[in-house]
Amino acid sequence: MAVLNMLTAESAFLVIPSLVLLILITQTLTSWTRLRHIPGPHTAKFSNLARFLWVKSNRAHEIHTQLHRKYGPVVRFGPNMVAVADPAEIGHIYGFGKTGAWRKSDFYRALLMKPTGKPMPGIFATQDETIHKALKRPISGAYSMSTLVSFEPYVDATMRVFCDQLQTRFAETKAVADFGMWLQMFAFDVIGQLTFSKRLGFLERGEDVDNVMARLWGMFRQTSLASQMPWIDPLWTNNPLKRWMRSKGTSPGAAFAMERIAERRALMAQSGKDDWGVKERDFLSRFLEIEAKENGGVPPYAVSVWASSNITAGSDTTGILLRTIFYNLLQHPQTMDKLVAELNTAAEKGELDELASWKQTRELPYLAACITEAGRLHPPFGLPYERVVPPEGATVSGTWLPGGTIVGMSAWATHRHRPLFGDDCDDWVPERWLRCSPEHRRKMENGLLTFGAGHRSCLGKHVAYLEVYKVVPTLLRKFKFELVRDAHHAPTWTVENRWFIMQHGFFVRLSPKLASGDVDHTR
Ligand code: HEM
Repeated sequence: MAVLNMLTAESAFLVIPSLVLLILITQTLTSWTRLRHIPGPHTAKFSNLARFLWVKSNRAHEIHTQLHRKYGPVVRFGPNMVAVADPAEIGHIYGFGKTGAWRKSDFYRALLMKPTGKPMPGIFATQDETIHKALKRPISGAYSMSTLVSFEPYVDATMRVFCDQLQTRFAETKAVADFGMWLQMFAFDVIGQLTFSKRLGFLERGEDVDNVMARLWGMFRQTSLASQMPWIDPLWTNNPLKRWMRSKGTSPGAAFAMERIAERRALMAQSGKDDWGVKERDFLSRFLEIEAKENGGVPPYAVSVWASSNITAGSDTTGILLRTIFYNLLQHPQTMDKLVAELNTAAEKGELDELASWKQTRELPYLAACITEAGRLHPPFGLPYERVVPPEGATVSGTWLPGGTIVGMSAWATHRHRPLFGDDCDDWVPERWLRCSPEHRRKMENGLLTFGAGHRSCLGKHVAYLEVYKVVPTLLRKFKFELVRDAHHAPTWTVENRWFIMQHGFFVRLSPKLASGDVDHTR
């Protein structure tokens, strides 16, 4: 009997691991076979480790582009993940109409906001279309261009502080500015001002107050990795210990948002519902108004996620776009000359104020070409926007994808599609938007994924454009910039792709220019 018991224990010891191994092998083979008709690197066919390591290298955008150039527009990036870089498929995958929309993949689970420790379904990352609709519908109007023009005084106030700081700290002292950092600080402060009528205070202090920016970036450095292997998220970035630690100290960005909301609610309770405590209606006053109007129709956490998502989705992204514009203008002085000439002509005609207005700058063709080209050449989001193929399956770029396959397009790789954007698509050429026929221009515009596409595309695109179309001309009219290179005349910045393609180390010297309206004969 004892021998029989030993045999049973021994065989269980062998049988259980063998069964687990058999299940794993069967699963791997089944998932490999499902998509075996799709080309791609061998390592990617059996495990998501390859794409995890691409992200870890900080160069995933370049690796993705090389893979598309090697294997074609449809490439297998993982056992169940297929990347597409064919601009003609944007409407199909991201569904311009409501019915065509494919839902977001588990990639986004890792990106859920955790303003109080626990993951919360926000507009950006929720995979649940019902929650998405409930959160987005009431606030869409607040982000429309017609509404946003009333936000212009908030942008002006932040631009004034920005210009004063650049003037006194750098233009007058000739000190070298970490301009990349200052542009990011501007983007954060302007969002604070638009959302809460209160800047986060970076520009005045000239530093990353409470490490808000650094901590947000630290979060993206981790979650971008977890997004490539969503099963590790509950074990790594979102385990009970991490949740508990987060609940003890909310991230400073979220803490800033929560404090402003609490302050405003207290003020309203004191002085009656209609007094928002601010001169113009900022985003927070509109959010609170909507919450009251919906009368329980929106989730109780709605105001928190609306306000925090302005900061998390709208600050780093705009900072990255601004850096790309200035950096490329400085690297290609003939494009800088053209843009400055366009601005000078407008100023000579009295059509450009010292603080440029949206109305004055939105029709300037070379400025628009530079901004669009920056979003094409260096889109702030650097990983494929993942979606799930519906159960009936779909043919994408001539390739059959069974239902449940994860499919995603990388903006970086798609924007380098040579047949659409030309053989010079790796280069900074703002003229490409001006020298082509209107039909080709429209095709190129439809091939852009800078702000995503379809019903989950960027809600804050007009906010970003309002800032960019105002601050670029204002700074270029006020200062002359000189790129500071290292001893080997190398470009100064490095990039790190962790969902956002962040640039580090963009240094300039600034000097004051002539007064507004004067012609700059020195260029
Ligand atoms: C240059 C600046 C910006 C860029 C390049 C950008 C890009 C994007 C992209 C690519 C998406 C879709 C991502 C996906 O499909 O996974 C997105 C969504 C979103 N963005 Fe932006 N964004 C910018 C600025 C802003 C600003 C300023 C705000 C808010 C004030 C904002 C708020 C949002 C929100 C709420 C969503 C989610 C929309 C939805 O799912 O319905 N973004 N953005």
